[in-house]
Amino acid sequence: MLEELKEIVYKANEMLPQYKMVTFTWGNVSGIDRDKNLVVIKPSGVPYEDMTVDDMVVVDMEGNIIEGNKAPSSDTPTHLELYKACRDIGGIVHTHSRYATSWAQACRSIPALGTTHADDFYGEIPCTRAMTDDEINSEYEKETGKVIIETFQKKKIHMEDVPGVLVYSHGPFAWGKDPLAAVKKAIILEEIAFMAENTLLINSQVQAMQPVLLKKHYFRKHGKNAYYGQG
Ligand SMILES: O=C(CO)[C@@H](O)[C@H](O)COP(=O)(O)O
Repeated sequence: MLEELKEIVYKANEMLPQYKMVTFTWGNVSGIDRDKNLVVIKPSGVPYEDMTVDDMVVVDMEGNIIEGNKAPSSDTPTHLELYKACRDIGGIVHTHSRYATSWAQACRSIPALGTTHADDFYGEIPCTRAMTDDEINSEYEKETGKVIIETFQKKKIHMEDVPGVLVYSHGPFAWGKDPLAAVKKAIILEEIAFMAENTLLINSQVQAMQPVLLKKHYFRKHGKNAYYGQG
């Protein structure tokens, strides 16, 4: 079972350079086995072209290495906090993709401006607050996860409905029911970031889309009454 998850996590990581979502070794994908309470994640700082499935690292929910002979991604503690916060999450992606990272650096949430956004994210994609010096100087990556969770709680957004976030001064995290679904959300988030930037360049006065249209598009693809596609 874990061997299968390692293959999936490896393939999901390899999709990042294929879709031009990462430069050098930036970014990471993980997946969780909820029965075993173990997470599979890519190793830290290993070029994607050199990485093999055997390089995947298995950690427990405290970040202890259970299997693997490489150090896990430096962002592992952030992934673990998100898995603990939302049981629906089965895969997580972090990138430094250009457009989403630009919004994160600008400290701007991405407003829902059209149906491309509404099909996958039910409302704005939030940007987190600046982290305190203490947070940065203690368990930085774990605190990053806590700040993400705080952002969703304060804004009363469900992580299931908005599967992505912009970490201020850092970059995007996205998630899904499994690692491949999470990669898809990360790619969509990057497209949305690109389109939103252009939209606001064309018309800086544009408002968020009508709530009724946001709802229509999101719920035709999500929830028990979803009807999009072949049923
Ligand atoms: O921002 C950072 C490191 O400063 C990370 O997000 C890297 O982009 C990916 O690191 P590894 O997953 O290879 O440790």
